Amino acid sequence: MAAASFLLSPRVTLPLRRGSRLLVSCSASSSSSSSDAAGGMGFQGRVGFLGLGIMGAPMASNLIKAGCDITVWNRTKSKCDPLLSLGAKFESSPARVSSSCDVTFAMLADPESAFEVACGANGAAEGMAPGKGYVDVSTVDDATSKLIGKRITSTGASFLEAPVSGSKKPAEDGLLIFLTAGDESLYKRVAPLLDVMGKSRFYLGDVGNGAVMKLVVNMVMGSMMVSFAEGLLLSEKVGLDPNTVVEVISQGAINAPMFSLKGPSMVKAAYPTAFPLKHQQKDLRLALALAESVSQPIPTAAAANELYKVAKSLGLADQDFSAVIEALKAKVQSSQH
Ligand SMILES: NC(=O)C1=CN([C@@H]2O[C@H](COP(=O)(O)OP(=O)(O)OC[C@H]3O[C@@H](n4cnc5c(N)ncnc54)[C@H](OP(=O)(O)O)[C@@H]3O)[C@@H](O)[C@H]2O)C=CC1
Ligand SMILES: O=CCCC(=O)O
Repeated sequence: MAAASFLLSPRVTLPLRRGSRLLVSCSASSSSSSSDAAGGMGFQGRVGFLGLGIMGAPMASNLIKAGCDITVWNRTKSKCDPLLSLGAKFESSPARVSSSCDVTFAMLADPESAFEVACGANGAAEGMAPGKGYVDVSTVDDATSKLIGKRITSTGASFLEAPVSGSKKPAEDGLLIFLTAGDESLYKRVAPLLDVMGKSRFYLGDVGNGAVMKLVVNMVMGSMMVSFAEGLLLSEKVGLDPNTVVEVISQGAINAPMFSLKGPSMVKAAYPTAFPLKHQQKDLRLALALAESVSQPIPTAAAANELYKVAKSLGLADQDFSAVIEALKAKVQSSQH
């Protein structure tokens, strides 16, 4: 493939795999999650939110606090209660949410649940119609996103994929990064809502480009975490204080917020869940399939994926993904016996 050509700001174009084009535009928002009232926010209409887990709940909460008219649904109904006490309305199925709202967001666990909630029985597609929009912010593969998009647009509604970079705290603080692709007019229409929930947004062109961007980012993150865990354990083995290793890393060229944030608790073998380990393993699995589809070797990510699988088998699926360090500890123990 020819080298990518970049046209600098405000829009960047470059060749994309499989002959399609990737259109990138980035806007940094000066958003705050709490300052804008609905009227000043620039979005008129009712907003649905499906999926109120670690990420969905604070995202929906920020929309309510910004003055939006929000209707929520979650498979486990009790998770709606905190949002209802903030003023959200409740509907009993995704279809009822989407039929009562102008734009519906979905933040689901994985490709299977994202598809089911959008396209299954009583799914959001059943309530869609021309003039409405569906914004899927879950992390899924491009094929699933395209299937969901096809079903939604078959009703005459518009579809935008918008997976997010950033975890529990950025979701609470309205500082997510949106990786959007799909219907550009829907992107523009929901931009004020994205700006309540996030600090920046990228528009990447065709449906699928947001999904694959997210998988590339999380592939890198998953491997970085494994490498960091190896460093912490090695430092301990050779008699160094791992807390000092965290401090040294934080001052150098390989500093990443993730290391400073998670390092101290990893040293104490504590893994309070921000990004569940099962989701990181899902993202590596999807990244591996993506790489295979274009014959791109990603051996480091493949090795990292194996460790996350071991961690899952140790019962750590719902812990933070930093608990992958426990899989390395288990390897040491098994090699000593
Ligand atoms: N946590 C993080 O740091 C980040 C996560 N992501 C991605 O965002 C998505 C959500 O993550 P997160 O909030 O952490 O995950 P959670 O596991 O906390 O929440 C998952 C949500 O999906 C719902 N769900 C799961 N299976 C089904 C199903 N079969 N049918 C209907 N609903 C279902 C859950 O409902 P119920 O409550 O009933 O279980 C819950 O609302 C994932 O794709 C993840 O990869 C992206 C960026 C950061
Ligand atoms: O998908 C999860 C991303 C977590 C993060 O960006 O910190």
